[in-house]
Amino acid sequence: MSPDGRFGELSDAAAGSAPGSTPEPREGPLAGPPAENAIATRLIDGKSYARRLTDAVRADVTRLKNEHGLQPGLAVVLVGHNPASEVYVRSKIAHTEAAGMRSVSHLLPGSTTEAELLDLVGRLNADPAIHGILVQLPLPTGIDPMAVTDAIHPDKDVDGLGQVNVGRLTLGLRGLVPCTPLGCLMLLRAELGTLRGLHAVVVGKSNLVGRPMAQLLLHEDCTVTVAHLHTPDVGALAAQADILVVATGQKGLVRRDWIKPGATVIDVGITRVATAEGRTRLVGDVQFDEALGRAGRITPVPGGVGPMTIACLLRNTLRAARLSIGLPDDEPALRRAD
Ligand SMILES: Nc1nc2c(c(=O)[nH]1)N[C@@H](CN(C=O)c1ccc(C(=O)N[C@@H](CCC(=O)O)C(=O)O)cc1)CN2
Repeated sequence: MSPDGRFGELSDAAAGSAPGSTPEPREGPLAGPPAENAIATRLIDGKSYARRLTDAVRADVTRLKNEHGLQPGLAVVLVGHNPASEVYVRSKIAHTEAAGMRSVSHLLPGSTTEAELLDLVGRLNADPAIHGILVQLPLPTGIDPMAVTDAIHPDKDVDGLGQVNVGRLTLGLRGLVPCTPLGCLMLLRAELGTLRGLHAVVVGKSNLVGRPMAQLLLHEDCTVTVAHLHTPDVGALAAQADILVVATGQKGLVRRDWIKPGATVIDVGITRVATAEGRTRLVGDVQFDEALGRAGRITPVPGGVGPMTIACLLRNTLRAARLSIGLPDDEPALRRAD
């Protein structure tokens, strides 16, 4: 990973561009009917960015093993049987192993109590072979997700959801940053270069995506508006955005007139819907067809933000392992809020 520049390695590894520079236009899929629409919408290929980031992590893991005899270890904890969570956890385990890291999984029954889960987290905190701990969300009702995420030692909190890492992010200090918003930021920086002065509208205020996303964009010197369920006329606000990040889980919420012509749209939503042929497919929070020819750039669903979430998890785990033996942090601090 490159030691220079804020999130330098994100642009370097994921996009092949210098930190802060505006990347040259690259070959990439352009979409949108050309006739009455002036804008040829560029699809942001999250899969390809994620592959490059994962390759960089794998190379660093090999170096860490060869030079320091350390293999990063990630523990993934899943409670109960949520089909979507099972897919994500399987994918995390496979990617962790493919990156040369040690993967330990704890698949617990839905009857697991909060006390039992906290006990497991305590044991993983004390295990020196484990550098990252992740408890898959959502948790079954009856278990307080905040109590659990906050029980993870801040240095192993590769999801960045505990109080310490949330505080660090807010203050612009080095810490572990939640994977999905970190992945979104990497895509934005790689695609747009500097984000300074742009108006970003984040729709959704979850701890997992909306809030940390807003903090990251503030550190990039964006003007940030956060909209949510109770915001009147979200569409009119969204239509002012140079960058529109949507993380609501409401499929197809964003219509064409919510998008400022030429804006960059990051669609974090993933909903599985039934097709007329009796199969299922994934859709996002944006009416994708309506965004084509209107947005300047957009992340597709699938193949946009999702793959970056897992690539960032690997990257956070590698960082946590390096820090555990006192190696220098190659990620600079976020800019301190003034
Ligand atoms: N502890 C956490 N829980 C959850 C997180 C998280 O970051 N930490 N995020 C989401 C789910 N998630 C990871 O856990 C996740 C979601 C989507 C993808 C992904 O690669 N999606 C693909 C499609 C995959 C498919 O076919 O179903 C895509 O969008 O292209 C990865 C991870 C909630 N819980």
